[in-house]
Amino acid sequence: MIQLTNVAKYYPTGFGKTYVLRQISLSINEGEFVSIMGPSGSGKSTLLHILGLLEEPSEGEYRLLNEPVQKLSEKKRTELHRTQIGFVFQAYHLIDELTVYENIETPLLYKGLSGSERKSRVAELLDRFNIVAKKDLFPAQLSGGQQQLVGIARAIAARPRVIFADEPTGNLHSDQAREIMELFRKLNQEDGVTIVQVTHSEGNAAYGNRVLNLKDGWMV
Ligand SMILES: Nc1ncnc2c1ncn2[C@@H]1O[C@H](COP(=O)(O)OP(=O)(O)OP(=O)(O)O)[C@@H](O)[C@H]1O
Repeated sequence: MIQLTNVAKYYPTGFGKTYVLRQISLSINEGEFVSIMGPSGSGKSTLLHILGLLEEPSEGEYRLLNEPVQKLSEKKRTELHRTQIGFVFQAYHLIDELTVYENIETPLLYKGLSGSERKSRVAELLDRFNIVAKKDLFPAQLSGGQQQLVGIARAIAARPRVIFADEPTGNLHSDQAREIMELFRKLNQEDGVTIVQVTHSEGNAAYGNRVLNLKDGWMV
């Protein structure tokens, strides 16, 4: 499903360049639940952003669902992003001015679903995540754990085949964190969604089937 070949990422600094990722080659099969671990600054988020089509590699090749990502038109890449990928951020990234209901509905609008389809899909997610009573509240009126549930509901609303999660429990208490990880396990095992998460927690990594370790931008 995911194949990186000799991927590097660098930023220009002064007269030279600073490498954040070097010679990353990896493949992830559909149905896996993979954790990316490593010290702070080792390049984990950068790698996840490349996988989630939020950043482009400086060198190397990325194939997602057999599509050569860098060679696709902007339109095709956006389409791939909207239909196949869900991204969960540590800091939730909900839209403050939209209610819980509207936040979850947003990707469905992009996907062009009809009003009635959107309504039933959002209702199903609110129900599944036990947040029906919160549907008309704004993100600022929710706890961190509830905001992350909304973030995940939004990420899976369009039924993506893969979810990328950047320290999804980083800001949560342990009970809330467990709830989120159990949810990921269910999505992976029952719905077959491929999951790639960045985590600092061995406990969170234990929910997955494989760990990729980064150090100073290298896979070790
Ligand atoms: N836009 C940028 N310009 C220059 N350097 C950058 C940029 N984005 C990231 N970096 C550098 O890339 C390195 C890796 O950052 P990244 O966020 O991927 O690390 P990380 O492993 O996710 O760290 P953490 O665990 O602290 O979140 C850092 O040294 C960071 O300063």
